[in-house]
Amino acid sequence: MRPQVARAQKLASAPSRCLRPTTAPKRAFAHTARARQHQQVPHYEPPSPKDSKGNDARLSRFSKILGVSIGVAAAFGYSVYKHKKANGGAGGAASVGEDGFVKYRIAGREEVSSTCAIFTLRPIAGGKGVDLAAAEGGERAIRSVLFKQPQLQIARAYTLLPPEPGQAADELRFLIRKERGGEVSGYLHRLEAGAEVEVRGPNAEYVLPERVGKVVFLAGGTGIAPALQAAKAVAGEADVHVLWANRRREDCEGGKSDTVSAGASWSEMFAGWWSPFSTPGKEGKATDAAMVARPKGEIVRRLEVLKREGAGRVAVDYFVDDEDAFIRPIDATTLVRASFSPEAKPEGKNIMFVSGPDGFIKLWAGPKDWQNGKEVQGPLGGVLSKLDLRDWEVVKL
Ligand SMILES: Cc1cc2nc3c(=O)[nH]c(=O)nc-3n(C[C@H](O)[C@H](O)[C@H](O)COP(=O)(O)OP(=O)(O)OC[C@H]3O[C@@H](n4cnc5c(N)ncnc54)[C@H](O)[C@@H]3O)c2cc1C
Repeated sequence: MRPQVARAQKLASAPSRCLRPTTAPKRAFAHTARARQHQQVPHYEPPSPKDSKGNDARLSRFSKILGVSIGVAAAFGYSVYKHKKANGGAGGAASVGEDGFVKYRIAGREEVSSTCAIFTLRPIAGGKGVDLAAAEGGERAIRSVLFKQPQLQIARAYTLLPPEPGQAADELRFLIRKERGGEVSGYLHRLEAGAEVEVRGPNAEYVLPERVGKVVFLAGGTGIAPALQAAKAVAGEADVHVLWANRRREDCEGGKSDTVSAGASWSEMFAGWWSPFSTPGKEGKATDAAMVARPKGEIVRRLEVLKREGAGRVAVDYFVDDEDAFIRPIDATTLVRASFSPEAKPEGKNIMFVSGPDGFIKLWAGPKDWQNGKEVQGPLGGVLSKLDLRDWEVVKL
């Protein structure tokens, strides 16, 4: 999911067509008005002609225009009334723009690391939020929404974090990384609590099938957000194994791996995998004990809640480049074939998700494709295409 320029341009170009501001006509109008002011042409009113019935033609034309104007105003008033009603009253009408973007307020911002924060959004007072149930697949869908950058009129997708216990139904939460030089992520990180933002959606990135056997998530950075959604959706009904790679420990503070020791690098566990985040040659791996002693980061805490909800069927392993524990040479087939819970449904679908920055996805599963202005999965490439994944479906998010 990480922004590469090609992706950024494509994402920007699609929505920008419908979001382009209407500055040009205003400028044209200003020009004409100014020109008129400087015109010193005397104004001449001809005598008013009569129609065939002897009426003042200008008057009858005026009454026709008046009638049409009243009709148009009434129709407009009715459509505004209908729009307001559909959006839950006066506040609702103001919350949804013509381009379908809905106004929210940043109700909270929780720093997860020096580059990542969890944003909590609430619809503006009296307004209605986006209809989450409208996404195809409902609760089984991995959902994202578009955030608008109003000055540049561009939009970017961000994945919803699954709701926490006690979270209001119309509240939305996101894990957003501030990309260096990133237009939309930079804009969002500059906003203060209480500021207005506009979002549109939801979009279903993937709908989990009814019967899921096992799920393996290769998540890089903020690619953990769809993993959280998927793990929540199938908690207790399928085996879920999340492999989460980060550049720095600060993004997954306090996270202790379930199956990979912090002291062991990936290379000791597997052969054939490599992380695009890798910074080879760095020394100084933290020990498991030291890891547990550290306070837990917010995403780590949420993963642990999911592990409890998953009743022993959710496992998480953490990989930090700076600790030389990056994903590199491994035997992926071991992970794919191994079953860590006896309840795994043999008849259920086995899915391997690869989610994260574009480079991460490309490396593991090959790049996504663009067809008719839409991003599609594209053929399986990268490391996974060389492995025997048997009947596993690979999904790029
Ligand atoms: C379905 C989906 C879900 C996503 N979910 C999340 C999520 O939950 N959380 C999250 O943080 N992200 C998520 N993303 C990524 C997100 O949509 C954005 O791509 C990301 O935030 C970067 O957008 P930006 O506008 O900030 O950066 P952009 O302005 O697009 O820039 C991206 C990068 O390219 C560089 N760049 C830009 N222009 C140039 C140039 N001319 N030359 C060289 N370099 C350049 C910038 O410096 C920056 O590092 C998701 C993406 C998708 C497709």
